[in-house]
Formats: sequence, structure tokens, C-alpha cells
Amino acid sequence: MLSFIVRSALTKNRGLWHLGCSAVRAMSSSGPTPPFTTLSISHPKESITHVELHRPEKRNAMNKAFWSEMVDCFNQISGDPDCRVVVVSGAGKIFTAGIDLMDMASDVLQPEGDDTARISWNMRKIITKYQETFTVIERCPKPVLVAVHGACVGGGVDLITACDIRLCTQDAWFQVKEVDIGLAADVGTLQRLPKVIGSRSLVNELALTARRMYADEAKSSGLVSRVFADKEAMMAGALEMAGEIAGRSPVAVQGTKVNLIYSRDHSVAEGLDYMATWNMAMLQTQDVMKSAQASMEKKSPKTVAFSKL
Ligand SMILES: CC/C=C\C=C\CC(=O)SCCNC(=O)CCNC(=O)[C@H](O)C(C)(C)COP(=O)(O)OP(=O)(O)OC[C@H]1O[C@@H](n2cnc3c(N)ncnc32)[C@H](O)[C@@H]1OP(=O)(O)O
Repeated sequence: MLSFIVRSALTKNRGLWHLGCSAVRAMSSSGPTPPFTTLSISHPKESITHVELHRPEKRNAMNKAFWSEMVDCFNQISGDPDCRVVVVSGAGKIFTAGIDLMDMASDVLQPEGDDTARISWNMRKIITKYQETFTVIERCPKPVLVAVHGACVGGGVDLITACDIRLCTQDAWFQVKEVDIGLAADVGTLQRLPKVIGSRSLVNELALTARRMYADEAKSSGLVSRVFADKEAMMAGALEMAGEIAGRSPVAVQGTKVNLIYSRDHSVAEGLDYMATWNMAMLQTQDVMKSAQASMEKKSPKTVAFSKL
């Protein structure tokens, strides 16, 4: 019912908050969810988990706690049968200002060790730990939508390129900021952005000049798939899209995500081989019969009751 209301509101291009307001309001929280100190977790609709970066007064800068909290959060979500899809967004004025520059000095830049080898070894461990913060998003079998408003800087681009679907507001801008602070981006942007944006030249330009990319260019280059007028419209749109995904067979949806990512990183032949092995088990799900029957009866898959996964 709610998705119908939200869809109607979208179609009529009216203020979404008049109709779909309660679920969207449930997506804007008052503070972090304990034990987290940088993340607010909520469940705006059945089977949908909303993860909100929540340090608005510091523009959601990624402090030391954030880097490990994201890992704990997404590991929990990966194993949660009540979650079928995730929406990530940021609280306050912008999506995120990237790494917390105050914490960076004490955490990332001062590894311990008695000599160069040991310092380097520990530095490597720190970098791989930070990489894990966003790799958990990619490894999570549930699709992750990210909704960006305002600025998405540095580590923010690392984060969003690990997500499956990117949405933004008309006022959004994206900045691969790392060269400006004297480092080569090392937690995912340089590896994933070229797989997201078709133009290698554009990726190189963004990463080497640290210039801002605004919403229209983000859309035309393929970084985001939809641009919304403002944050309320975007969150309503994200929730509606998440509802479409959550209403479908979790066996089909999670298998689709896992195989899309596998195929991105392998040859067509390897991807087909992996797919065959995946589906030799997964095609035996009762979800196929249930979904096919609904289709024959011209019903939406959202009317089918699928078992938890
Ligand atoms: C192993 C390494 C892993 C990862 C590496 C990642 C690399 C990066 O992320 S590089 C990018 C680093 N980020 C930046 O350079 C952005 C710095 N911030 C800004 O440019 C601006 O804050 C802004 C994002 C354009 C937003 O501007 P505005 O809305 O005007 O807010 P401010 O008044 O500037 O800030 C409000 C408040 O937040 C604090 N803050 C903002 N950004 C950061 C940050 N990155 N780290 C720490 N703190 C930040 C700012 O100091 C203000 O705090 P007050 O206490 O109110 O003064």
C-alpha cells in the first residue's frame, strides 16, 4: 500500500512528504543507534534496513569508530534473514566529508614499529583494515542502495563505489579528494570507480585533479542512476526502489548481486561457469515455482510470500 502511495505521489510530482511521509520520516533519526556511535540503524519498511551515517555536526566525517562500526554493521546485516535490502544515506547537511582529518593524524599516519619493516608492516595492516570498511558492503549479499545529498568527498566516493545502486540529489557533488591531501586513494575508489564509470579518461581526470563532479555529470557518466530534486524526494525514491527489490525472491535477488559482482571481476567464461555452479543449487528453490505461478496469474512477485534467507 505504501509503495503505491509513494508511486502515486511520484507520478503526480507532488510533495511526497504529504503521502509517504511516515516511512520517510522514519528514515531520519535523532541519533546513533547504540552500540554504534557514528551510525543510525532503522527499519523504515519490512525487510529494509536503513543505515545512516550519523555525525552531522562533523559532516559525517569518518572517524576511527566509523571505520570499524561499518564492518560490524554490515556483517550483522549480511547474516540477518529479516533484511533483504539496505539503504545508506547521511544525516545533516551533506552525505560525508570523507575521512576525519583530525583522527587521521593519530590513527592512520602513526603506525608503531621498531624499524622501517615493522612500521611498514603495521601500516599495511591499517590500510587493509580501512579497505575492509567498504569491502563489507560489496561482500554483503543484500543489495545496497546509497542516497547522496550535498557533498560526497574522499572516503565517501570509496564508500559509494562499493554500493550497488547510487542515487543523488540535484545539489550533490562528488570529489576524489585524496591527491589534495597528499595521498593516492587507497580504500577502493581507484579500483572500483573505473568499473562504474565507462570513461577511463574521466576517472583519471577526477582522481588526478580532485575536481568536483556535480549531479548532472554524475548522472551522464553513470556514477548515479537517478537524480532527485531534493533529499526528501530522494529518500522516498530510495525507499520505493528498495521496496521493489525487497518484494522479490531473496534467492533471486542475492544470487543476482553476487553473480553481477563476480562477473565484473572475471571473464565471461568464468562468470558463466560460476553462474552454473551457483544456480545448480539455487534453481531448486521453491521461489521459482512461486514466482512463475504469480507471473502466470499476472500478479506481482511482491504478492508472493517468500521464506527468509
Ligand atoms: C587509509 C586512508 C583511508 C581513507 C582515506 C580517505 C581520504 C579522504 O577522505 S580525503 C578527503 C578529506 N576530507 C576533506 O578534505 C574535506 C574537508 N571538509 C570540507 O571541505 C568541508 O567541511 C565540506 C565537506 C565542504 C563541508 O563544508 P561546510 O558545510 O561548510 O562545513 P564545515 O564548516 O567546513 O565543517 C563543519 C564541521 O565539520 C568538521 N569537518 C568537516 N570535514 C571534516 C573532516 N574531513 N574531518 C574532520 N572534521 C571535519 C569541521 O571541522 C567543522 O567542525 P567544527 O567543530 O564545527 O569546527
